[in-house]
Amino acid sequence: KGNHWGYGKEDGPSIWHKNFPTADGDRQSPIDIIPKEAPCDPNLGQIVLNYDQCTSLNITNNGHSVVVEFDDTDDRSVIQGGPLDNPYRLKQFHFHWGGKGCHGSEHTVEGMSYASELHLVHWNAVKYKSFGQAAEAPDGLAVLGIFLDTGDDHRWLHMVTDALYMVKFKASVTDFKGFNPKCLLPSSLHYWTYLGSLTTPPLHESVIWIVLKEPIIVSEKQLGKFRMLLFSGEEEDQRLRMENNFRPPQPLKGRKVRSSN
Ligand SMILES: COc1ccc(C[C@H]2SC(=S)NC2=O)c(OC)c1
Ligand SMILES: [Zn+2]
Repeated sequence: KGNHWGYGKEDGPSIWHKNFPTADGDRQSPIDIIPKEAPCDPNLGQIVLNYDQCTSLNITNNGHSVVVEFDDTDDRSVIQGGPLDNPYRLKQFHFHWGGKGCHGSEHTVEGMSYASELHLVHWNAVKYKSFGQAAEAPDGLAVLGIFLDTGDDHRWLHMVTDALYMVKFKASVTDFKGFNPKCLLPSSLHYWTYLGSLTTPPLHESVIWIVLKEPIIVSEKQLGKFRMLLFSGEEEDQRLRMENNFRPPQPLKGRKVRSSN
């Protein structure tokens, strides 16, 4: 039906523009980040993450990714500083990843992609009354992007991967309380920032992107657990493995990417 979309040949990123014309807009994401064309802006302060009072609620397979949702009814967990004029409330985080051994990040760095990319999605509750309203405003969302590279086991990611068997099928959800995503941050908060969009339909051009330069390291075994998820629901007869759920880089169209120090 009209708003159906996916990552396959028939319904993937190259087709999205048919039902979602914003796909051909002037501030689409992800992009290829070229560090030497992203000058350091001394006016860019550091980003500040206050996640210690965060309240994770559940983990769900929405048929496109696996999402951990947070209680965003107050300002208990926010991102602020850097390019942001207000604090933005943490709403959810999710991942994008590739197939066996191949790459899966959405942003690339000089054409190089990582194995996966974590998105921590925040919304501007100072200016907008709801997440939905913020998601349609040019300064409504702030997404913190973190690259995942492969190497040793990540000491805390198992908290997430151990829950994935519970949400194998599309539309499955299970409790996921007491998880603080600060354990998924790299040691450095140095970042690139630019104005972009949601990377899936409806592709709203409402995201202030903050992409961390330093990846976190996770093991191939941990990444493999994401690939046991399915795009399909329990009642469907085809079992489509959830992998390669990433949109490729989009045209920069004259946008400037800035770098923190
Ligand atoms: C308001 O409707 C939506 C729809 C989809 C997503 C998730 C997309 S956007 C992104 S960045 N990565 C993703 O996979 C939203 O997240 C903010 C919001
Ligand atoms: Zn995403």
